[in-house]
Amino acid sequence: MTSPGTLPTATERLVVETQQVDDTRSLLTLVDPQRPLLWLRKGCGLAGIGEALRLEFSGPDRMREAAVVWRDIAAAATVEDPLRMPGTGLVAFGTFAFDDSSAQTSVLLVPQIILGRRDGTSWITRIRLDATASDAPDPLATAFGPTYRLTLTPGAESPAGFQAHVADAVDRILAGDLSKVVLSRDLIGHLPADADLRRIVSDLAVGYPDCWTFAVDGLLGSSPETLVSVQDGSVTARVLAGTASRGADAASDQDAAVNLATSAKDQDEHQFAVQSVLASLRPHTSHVLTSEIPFTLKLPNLWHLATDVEGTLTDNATSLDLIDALHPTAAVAGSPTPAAVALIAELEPFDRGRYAGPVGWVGADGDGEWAIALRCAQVDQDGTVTAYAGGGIVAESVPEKELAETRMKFRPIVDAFG
Ligand SMILES: C=C(O[C@H]1C=CC=C(C(=O)O)[C@@H]1O)C(=O)O
Repeated sequence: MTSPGTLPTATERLVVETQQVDDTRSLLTLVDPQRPLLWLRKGCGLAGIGEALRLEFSGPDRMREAAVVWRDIAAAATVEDPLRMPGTGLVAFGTFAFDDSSAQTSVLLVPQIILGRRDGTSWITRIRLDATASDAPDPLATAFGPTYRLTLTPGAESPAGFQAHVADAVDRILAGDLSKVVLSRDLIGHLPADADLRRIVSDLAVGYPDCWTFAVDGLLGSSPETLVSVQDGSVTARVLAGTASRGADAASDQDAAVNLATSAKDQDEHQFAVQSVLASLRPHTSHVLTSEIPFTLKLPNLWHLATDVEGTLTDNATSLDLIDALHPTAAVAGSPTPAAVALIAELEPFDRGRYAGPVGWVGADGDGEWAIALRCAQVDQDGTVTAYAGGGIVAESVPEKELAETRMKFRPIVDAFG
């Protein structure tokens, strides 16, 4: 159900102006320290300041409703955008809950100001409701606040509880109820008042430059997995499933990658995820290509099995329509999807919130970039931090190894807060 939020009326249409600028300031230093709004990869991306519009969604139709509402908002907006690049003009940042019945809201946020940088071009976009007299003031860079350290400790799911649930899941897979399920656990902590969250985002962006580093409505993280990116009729995705730890030296690191690439268990886990993405994209795309065999993706904390997917849009689906079609992939739910989602609800003793949901941005033409919210934490207004990490469970999964895998996956967030 869509909450009324501030839907534009005939007299409240968004007025959007983009201008190229010569701005070399760090995008990070410009955003709100307590509520940063950011989307970054390899030094490029979008920083949002202020809030022109906040749209909230929940329930099973949260993404479908967002897609419909966004079409209307974009159609009603007056946009001056001489650059016409991905991320220029009207943009909303978004984060969506994993589960249909999550208590966590899903949101699209349109900032008052967006600073963007891509392929050597920088711009500023100013957005206002046309009933509003003046633009928001130009953003000022501010120094980061004092340093702080936060220890994250087990939340609703203890390490022992997680291992027991992995064993339960293996039993259910062996009984033939399903083929794969992704189970996760949580860590929690409490931030000091006025903690500057840009410190966390900065650590993530510096430590994981090849990942999508994001901060949207308190959800902070650095995800290696592209759920979908849509640009001028081209659709791309990066599917990840199958994980190994990095070796301590060059030789053992290479062995770890080779073992991952040749592990039947990881290849199985991976194929479920690839097939789920292909099945969801098929009705909207043609000429879909994937790498012939999965490749090993090296991250600072681990190796993943990865498959890149490319296709051509055959309908007028927006990136919001596509996240609706794709979510939840077998990289974060399992296979078959309904049985996996039901088993997650049965075994995980917490609401995933926006963990493993889509996070990213959409433009006025519906193009956009969306990651799966992994390696992330939700920071609530009261300073409560909840981090999540999980792994794909198949028939051959071993509880101790799955627990170790979650430790590796927590590392970016645990290090950034610690
Ligand atoms: C569910 C997570 O990772 C997914 C993405 C990549 C590899 C995964 C795996 O090997 O299990 C998971 O499918 C997580 O990071 O919490």
